[in-house]
Amino acid sequence: MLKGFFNVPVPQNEPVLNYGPRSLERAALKAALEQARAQQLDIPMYIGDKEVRTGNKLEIRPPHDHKHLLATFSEGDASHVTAAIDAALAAKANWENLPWEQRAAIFLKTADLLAGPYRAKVNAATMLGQSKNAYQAEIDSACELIDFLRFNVQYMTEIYQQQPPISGKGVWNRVEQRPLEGFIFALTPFNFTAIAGNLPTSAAMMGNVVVWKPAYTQIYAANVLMQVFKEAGVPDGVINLIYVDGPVAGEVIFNHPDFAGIHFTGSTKVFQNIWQTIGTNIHKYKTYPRIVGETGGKDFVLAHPSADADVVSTALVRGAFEYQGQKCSAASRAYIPASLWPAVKANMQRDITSFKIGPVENFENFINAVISEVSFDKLAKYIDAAKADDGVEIVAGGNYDKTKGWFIEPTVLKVNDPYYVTMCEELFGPVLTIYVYEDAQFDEVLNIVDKTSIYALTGSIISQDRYAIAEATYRLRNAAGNFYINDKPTGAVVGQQPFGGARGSGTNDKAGSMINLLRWVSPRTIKETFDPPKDYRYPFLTKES
Ligand SMILES: NC(=O)c1ccc[n+]([C@@H]2O[C@H](COP(=O)([O-])OP(=O)(O)OC[C@H]3O[C@@H](n4cnc5c(N)ncnc54)[C@H](O)[C@@H]3O)[C@@H](O)[C@H]2O)c1
Ligand SMILES: N[C@@H](CCC=O)C(=O)O
Repeated sequence: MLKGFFNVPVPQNEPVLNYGPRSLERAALKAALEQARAQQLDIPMYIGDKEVRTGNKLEIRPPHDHKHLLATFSEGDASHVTAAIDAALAAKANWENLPWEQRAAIFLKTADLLAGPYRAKVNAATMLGQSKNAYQAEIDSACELIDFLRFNVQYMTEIYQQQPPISGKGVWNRVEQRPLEGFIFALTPFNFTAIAGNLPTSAAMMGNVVVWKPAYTQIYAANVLMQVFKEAGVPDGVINLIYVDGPVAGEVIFNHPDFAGIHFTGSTKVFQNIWQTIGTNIHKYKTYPRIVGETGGKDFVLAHPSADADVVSTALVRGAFEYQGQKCSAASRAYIPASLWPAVKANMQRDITSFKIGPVENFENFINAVISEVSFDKLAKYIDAAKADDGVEIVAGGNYDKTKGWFIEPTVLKVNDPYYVTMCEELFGPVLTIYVYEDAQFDEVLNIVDKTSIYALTGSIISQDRYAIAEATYRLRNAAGNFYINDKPTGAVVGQQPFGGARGSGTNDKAGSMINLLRWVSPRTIKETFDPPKDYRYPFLTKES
């Protein structure tokens, strides 16, 4: 065993490559896209040391080109969930006894593999499988995931270094950070490859073993991540990747006595069901499971009359429509003062009509497809209802077409009622709803912003008036876990803006921070006494002579 107190390399944010014409990264990415499209993968589950294939093959098709078959994957059943739990538990003792610096090395290597030889491959997989353009894939599956890995390694060491400040005379107090007793279930969403990678690795980094179930619509890139984990040296059984219907997986996982925690990102409804099931089954577990979940949002932009109209419209078009509004942080409701509205509206219409919409393989397209037909149909329904409503004006977009892919035009609705359904509910697509208020109503609008939705994930105030900024920052203190001043509400960077929301948006355990990693350990306090007493009697019991 190595002996020493080790420092890890100081983490830096991974630079975002720009993929400009004739750049090396663009050529590599184009080649990776072509290669991926040319082959039809048969993607297995990864359980212990086995690649598991079943007779139940489901198809993966690019959302922007649903006639093209990209790959198939093997869907598993309850027996595969049990096998994954068994494999995880079998790997547990060796993994948790491995010195922490060896675990750190594996995940630092994972980051370097993603930054180098796997960068084009994982970005291409995210572009094709999830319909993200090159830039959105780069900031997600490359940079954010690399940052999660490198910064988490740093936070892990800081957690281990935290020790009780005082040891009394003749005593040494110390705290050990044990992995949780049992296995962790990582349940990941479709929209970010970085999140799919972070949820299993952050728990594994702290010495835990994991059963990982991604959204079916993210499996294409999840498969690349698993290859990287293996090449980086994550031992068999430490992270087991299964493709099983959510409720089927839940039935096995949440009834298992060794279930020790869930690391979830996804919708609020699913998380609340899971929490309820865990509560019902609480007597079945050996330990109280950790429940960590980052969920939905109804993220706002509030413009003050002092705001610059160009800043407002740019924050809105980027914040609402990048990745087709399918970021939990996407601006989906905005409050604009009447005096600014004509300029903001004109700017937005100019920008939105200039957007190019189409497949990710064409790098000129700013907007690509939404993730699935289910999502397409749901969004189309909200848009149709808005068109039929006298209280709603279609300011931009409003069209959709599923002939080649699940394409929805970026759509801006202006509503008379600040509590109109699309101001309150998470649609998770390129639909932004705007309420225009009288300039004098700013104070009242602060209350409306605060109480309109059940969520509290992200939000922005845009203003050049410092008193208004101070007032909004205070009054909206519980309305967003990530609050922005003069910026769009998306694009949090690991190591800079720890991410997560409260209220209906989750447990706010801040992905990419020490706060999150602390949920995956159970501290043990150790007190060692060097010269223990050998007589029970206190000195004061001694008889005076
Ligand atoms: N707050 C955040 O950090 C954050 C980040 C990304 C996405 N999100 C949220 O995620 C949602 C979009 O992702 P999604 O559509 O993949 O979410 P989802 O809730 O549909 O799915 C998330 C995961 O849960 C699984 N699942 C679904 N139903 C299940 C059930 N009944 N039992 C067990 N597992 C089940 C899915 O298969 C998937 O793996 C949005 O609501 C978005 O706001 C939040
Ligand atoms: N962390 C990302 C959002 C992740 C959710 O989808 C952002 O800040 O935009």
